Amino acid sequence: MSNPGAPDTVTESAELVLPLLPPQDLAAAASACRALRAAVTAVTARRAGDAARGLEPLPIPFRNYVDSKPYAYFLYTPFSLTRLAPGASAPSAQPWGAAWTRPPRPTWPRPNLDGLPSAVYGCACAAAECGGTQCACADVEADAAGSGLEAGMGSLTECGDVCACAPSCGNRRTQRGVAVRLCVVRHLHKGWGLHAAEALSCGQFVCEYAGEFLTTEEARRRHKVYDELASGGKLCPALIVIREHLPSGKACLRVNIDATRVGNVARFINHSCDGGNLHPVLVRSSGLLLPRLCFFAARDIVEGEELTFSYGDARVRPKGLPCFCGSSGCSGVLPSEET
Ligand SMILES: C[S@@+](CC[C@H](N)C(=O)[O-])C[C@H]1O[C@@H](n2cnc3c(N)ncnc32)[C@H](O)[C@@H]1O
Repeated sequence: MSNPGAPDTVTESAELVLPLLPPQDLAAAASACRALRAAVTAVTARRAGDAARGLEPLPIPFRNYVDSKPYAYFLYTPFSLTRLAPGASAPSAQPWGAAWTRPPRPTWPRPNLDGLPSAVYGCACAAAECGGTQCACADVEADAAGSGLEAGMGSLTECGDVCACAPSCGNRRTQRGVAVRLCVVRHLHKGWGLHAAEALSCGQFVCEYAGEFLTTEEARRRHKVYDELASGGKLCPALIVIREHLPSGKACLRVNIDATRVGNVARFINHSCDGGNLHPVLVRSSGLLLPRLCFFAARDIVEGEELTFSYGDARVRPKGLPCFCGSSGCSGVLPSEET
């Protein structure tokens, strides 16, 4: 007996469930019946259309002219996540590719500010004056991200959650998400890479490197696991270690951000031995203990150009991966971190 309502029920249920599935499960669902295959094709196309799944101000599409991979699968967070509450586990799924529109704001929790010493104050200036000489959040010693574009890590101070000013304040230029047009392009030897989809001016904010903030112990543990998987070609790790140095040269702060499983589009930025065209800047904001790693254009960048930075000095390890940055000074080996 025919059931005229059945196909719609399948399609409606598929719309709810399929966006939660990772690619392998999505492929399995596609082989179940024709209605599901059509629904999977639609979810795949929507995923390929926006790596940021609507969580950034502009969509960031995948472009692949090299093989048949339509997109890279990971969980998206527009800003870094600190350790979850005891007993809580990291999210294992996030809807991606649904036809229904998502809520306009990110649903991830902001980093937890509990336990901050009460002496950590923000500013109380009128929004228009933020960042000026009277603003408690302005750090006259720090590099201005647009002008301090010498090699190495810059620093910048912004207003934060404990300030009186509104999110639209002029001293929060890295806190409004990815507002420039970008796309994620597949390369023959480097996997995916982040590209400018419009011309960018020197000093323009591009994106934050968002992921999970890790303890050094956890970063070392994951590094070992990722090295094994990466040397077998099974994973492109995106765990970054940032060290801030005292004038003496001694490292004084180590920040570990892992964007491998949960991250934002910065996880697609490839290495270039010539330093690349992005300037990494550590951004501190009032009320946040950990600095955020943000990228600014280190020079004018033309539409279509790949965005790169230097992962560090090439310290060759037995399992060092080959570098395909193509720069004239390429060392031939991807820098790898001895953690
Ligand atoms: C942070 S991810 C960058 C995005 C990555 N290409 C992807 O497909 O997800 C770092 C990984 O990208 C690859 N990669 C980055 N820069 C590269 C380069 N210059 N040459 C070869 N592979 C590179 C390596 O596999 C590295 O472990």
